[in-house]
Amino acid sequence: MKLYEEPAPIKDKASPFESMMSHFNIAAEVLGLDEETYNVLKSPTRQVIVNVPVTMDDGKVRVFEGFRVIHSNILGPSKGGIRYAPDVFLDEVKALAAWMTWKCAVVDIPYGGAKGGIVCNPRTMSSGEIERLTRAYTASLVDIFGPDRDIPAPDMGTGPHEMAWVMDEYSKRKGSTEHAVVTGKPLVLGGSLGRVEATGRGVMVSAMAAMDKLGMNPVTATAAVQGFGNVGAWAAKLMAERGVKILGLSDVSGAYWNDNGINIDEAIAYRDAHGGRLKGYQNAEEIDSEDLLTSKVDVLVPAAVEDVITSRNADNIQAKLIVEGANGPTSYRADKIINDKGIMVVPDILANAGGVTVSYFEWVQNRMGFKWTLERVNQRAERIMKESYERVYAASEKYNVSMRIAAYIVAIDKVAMTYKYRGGF
Ligand SMILES: NC(=O)C1=CN([C@@H]2O[C@H](COP(=O)(O)OP(=O)(O)OC[C@H]3O[C@@H](n4cnc5c(N)ncnc54)[C@H](O)[C@@H]3O)[C@@H](O)[C@H]2O)C=CC1
Ligand SMILES: O=C(O)CCC(=O)C(=O)O
Repeated sequence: MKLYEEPAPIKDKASPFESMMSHFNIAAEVLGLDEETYNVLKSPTRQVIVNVPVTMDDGKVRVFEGFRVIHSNILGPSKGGIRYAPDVFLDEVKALAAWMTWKCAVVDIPYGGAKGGIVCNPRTMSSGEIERLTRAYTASLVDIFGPDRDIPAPDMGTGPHEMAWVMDEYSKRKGSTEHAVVTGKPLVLGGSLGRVEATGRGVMVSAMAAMDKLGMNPVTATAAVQGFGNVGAWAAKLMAERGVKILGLSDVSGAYWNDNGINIDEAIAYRDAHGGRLKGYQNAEEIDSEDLLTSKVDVLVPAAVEDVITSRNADNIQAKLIVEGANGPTSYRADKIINDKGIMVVPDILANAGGVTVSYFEWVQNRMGFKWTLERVNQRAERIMKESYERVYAASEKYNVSMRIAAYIVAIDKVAMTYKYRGGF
């Protein structure tokens, strides 16, 4: 009997968690972390696998596999997005959860790290099916989530609407309206101004800070951006507004190049009118997606998926600066090659932390029952991003390590110190 046609989850990818641990280990050694703290910090607190039945539009019931991994709650309630993707797998969610722990520590916000995922392809599902799936997943995790326990948010394949369903389902089951249980909500449901663009804005702020250190003038600089979803499109738009010429863009449908620069607002309008993809975009030449990463630009922004910069292409990268909008876009081996080439990398746990920073502001506003202006949100987020950049830069000078290892050092040091003070685990 034929069951359901969907690509099987890819289980044989290189382990993203091991890749995360390779960096963790270097930083732990620099810090001289003791064995007890090392073991506590590396081990995810909780890994939950759920199987949720959902009635599809054709009346059949299909079972979806979902995950929620809480890596750490030492700094506070765990925080992290929910990913909807056909190939999401537990080890990947484990790595993403750990990156959330380090990210929150790098930008000094009072959260631990978590991440969720559901093996599904939202592009092939109706809005009703996605709603029922989101509600079923939330219902199965109602005792894990909570404004003081574990607070989800958007990630790849999810956005404000899914977060609204999470908030509503959780609130119904608790019998009270719980805005602060999830962030990245629509504005009318207690979302924060500035959250949608926050991750891309943080990428732009990080890029500007790094360009300043490198003596690069944004007005004469060029860039290529991989991924044209929430993070990539906002990063491209805001960098272009600072004068950077975006020569290349890509999404899952292909890569697009224009020597004179791509008009980002026009590309966003095209994407939104064409099912969320750039396929068929006329005002640029279609190029090989792999070539985008090694193209002749000053700044490269990977803002799509993990492991796109690998030992296969790292040696050919021509950019002088890489700003990681995506989580984990650079493999461990590629990272070494890039460092040897003298390319500056603003690592994911710093560069894309603008999103969780404004999520924190959303949670604070929900708890205060008060709304901040966009100006206030942006000013505070920008200040946090700049200060965090300087903190990591100073650590990289102090320990003579890359920005990535410096970010891990800053993060691990903070979590380890908090663990020591709390004690009694
Ligand atoms: N949304 C957020 O606030 C945050 C997202 N991130 C990370 O940023 C990355 C992107 O997330 P979002 O923009 O939210 O997702 P999204 O779902 O809005 O967009 C993903 C984009 O990547 C493209 N894409 C997928 N596979 C690709 C491939 N192989 N090559 C080129 N493009 C490809 C898609 O077509 C789409 O344009 C992920 O790594 C996510 O974990 C990190 C921090 C916060
Ligand atoms: O906004 C948040 O709470 C988390 C966003 C996220 O999943 C990430 O930074 O990778």
